[in-house]
Amino acid sequence: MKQNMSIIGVPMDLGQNRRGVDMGPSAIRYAGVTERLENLQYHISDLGNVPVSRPDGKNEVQDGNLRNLQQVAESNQKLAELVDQEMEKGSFPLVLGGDHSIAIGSLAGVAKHHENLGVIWYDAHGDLNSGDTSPSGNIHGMPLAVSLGIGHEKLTTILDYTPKVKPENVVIIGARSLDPGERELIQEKGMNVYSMHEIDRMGMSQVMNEAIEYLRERTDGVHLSLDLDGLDPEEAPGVGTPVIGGLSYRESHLAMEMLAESEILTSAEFVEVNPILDDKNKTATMAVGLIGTLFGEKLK
Ligand SMILES: NC(=[NH2+])NCCC[C@H](N)C(=O)O
Ligand SMILES: [Mn+2]
Ligand SMILES: [Mn+2]
Repeated sequence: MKQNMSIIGVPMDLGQNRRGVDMGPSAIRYAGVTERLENLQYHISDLGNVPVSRPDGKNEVQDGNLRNLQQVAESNQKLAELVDQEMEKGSFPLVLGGDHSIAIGSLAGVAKHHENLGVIWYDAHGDLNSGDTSPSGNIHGMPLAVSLGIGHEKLTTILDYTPKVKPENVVIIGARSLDPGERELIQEKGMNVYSMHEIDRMGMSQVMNEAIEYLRERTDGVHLSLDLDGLDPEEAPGVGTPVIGGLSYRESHLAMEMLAESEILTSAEFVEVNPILDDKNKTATMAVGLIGTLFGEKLK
């Protein structure tokens, strides 16, 4: 029997300053995500998009250094409810962004179903800021902290429980741009970070082996949150906060193959695709390639 999968788009661009990332879900759909997955072991329902309000033109930093807090909180609430509902039905949620602030809602919905949820945060950034530490006031730099219970109440209490995730259950892969407050938090909580340094030294294969075995032993489900800016901007230019020296498509592809083989994933999201900044939908196409591999496409 085929497993059910629910595709949920979140056209969110209020968690940061560059317009266009709201078109990410369309770009990924245009690149053929559904067709790709239907050829595999899934029965796909595309649920369309979660409503996101339009920027009010002010885009100001309110409520303690948080841009568009109200709108970001509202959409994440709706996303969390939908993810929760789909998981309740036994369907695998695949969330398409949109900026990374949507991980707040994805994780709120998913973690309700796992006492000990593991998270793989595949990203150039830690997204571990709060209003107090953020250099930008952009909520897309905060979702992982929010999920650990750190940040504005309107975000940490979505679906009425907090925290969603334990710091020791998180593995960050690909980090190369961390703000001072984020580094402090990583130290304080002793979080698992495979920065580009470790990836260069150990190779992606060993990094993924370690990460998978670590999470398999201690968690009861794993969410993959993949920010396309984890990849190198030479290869994946369609992102709002590019950082040079990133992961290659090959390394990322290998990571997806190893995750597919491990069968530890219980939910996933692909975020930060900005077609306005992209080169002929290359980044969305890359996302679809990674998604295909993650869900079982094989060479032989
Ligand atoms: N999901 C992302 N692309 N996050 C980028 C965050 C950049 C920076 N650390 C900030 O807090 O503003
Ligand atoms: Mn990032
Ligand atoms: Mn991110």
